[in-house]
Amino acid sequence: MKDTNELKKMAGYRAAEFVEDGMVVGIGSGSTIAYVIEALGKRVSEEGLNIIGVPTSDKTRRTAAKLGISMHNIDDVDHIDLTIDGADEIDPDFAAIKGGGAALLWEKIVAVNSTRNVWVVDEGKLAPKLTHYLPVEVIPYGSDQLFKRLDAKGYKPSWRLDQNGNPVRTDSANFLIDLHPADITDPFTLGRELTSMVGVVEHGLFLNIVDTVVVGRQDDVEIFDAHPQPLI
Ligand SMILES: O=C(CO)[C@H](O)[C@H](O)COP(=O)(O)O
Repeated sequence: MKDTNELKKMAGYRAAEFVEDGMVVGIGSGSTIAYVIEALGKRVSEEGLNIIGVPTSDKTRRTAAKLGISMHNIDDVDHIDLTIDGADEIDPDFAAIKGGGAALLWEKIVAVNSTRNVWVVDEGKLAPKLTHYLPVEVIPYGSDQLFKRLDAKGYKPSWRLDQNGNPVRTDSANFLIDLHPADITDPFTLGRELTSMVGVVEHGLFLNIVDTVVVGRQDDVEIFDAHPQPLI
């Protein structure tokens, strides 16, 4: 029986095959994407693959650059052909929760500016309903008040803290509040509500974004086209 990391690696290496010479590639964040970066680094050094990478976090920028991938800022490219990213949970309608790795804002900006989006997950991330905690990136100023408003709405917020008990700072120097709503019955309505709250920068609901999902399963890697068919 393969463990989760093996499933992530299988799927990550398969997803890296979507990348073609000359592409501008958005590169996601997280432990699954670490395998995609590893695979792309090998392709750069062994095949002479020539790509421009656009990072979704400072960590990704550093890791990919170390492996010889040419990394550019998002505003220094005129388009992004393909973005490969991970996800925390994906439902049968291809709605996802992202941001467990604190990179949701840059991830969403890169995703909406990409011609095609591919997500890579192990099969444990597929769920009949979205139940994962929902990260929300917020401006530090007034964030205690925002926290109270989220609490009053019944979303059971908690601060994302580092090992020392201090608030995690995102790459844009914001804070993260993780919501634990009892039920996400309508992710579109919830997403609109969160976006409309002053102080919220972005939320981790990624809706109508993905084109292709690459799933590492025990027996194989399965690839889903997000448009015509349900995921599970
Ligand atoms: O959204 C993300 C980071 O903000 C990641 O894609 C998500 O958390 C999945 O991470 P991992 O591959 O480590 O399970």
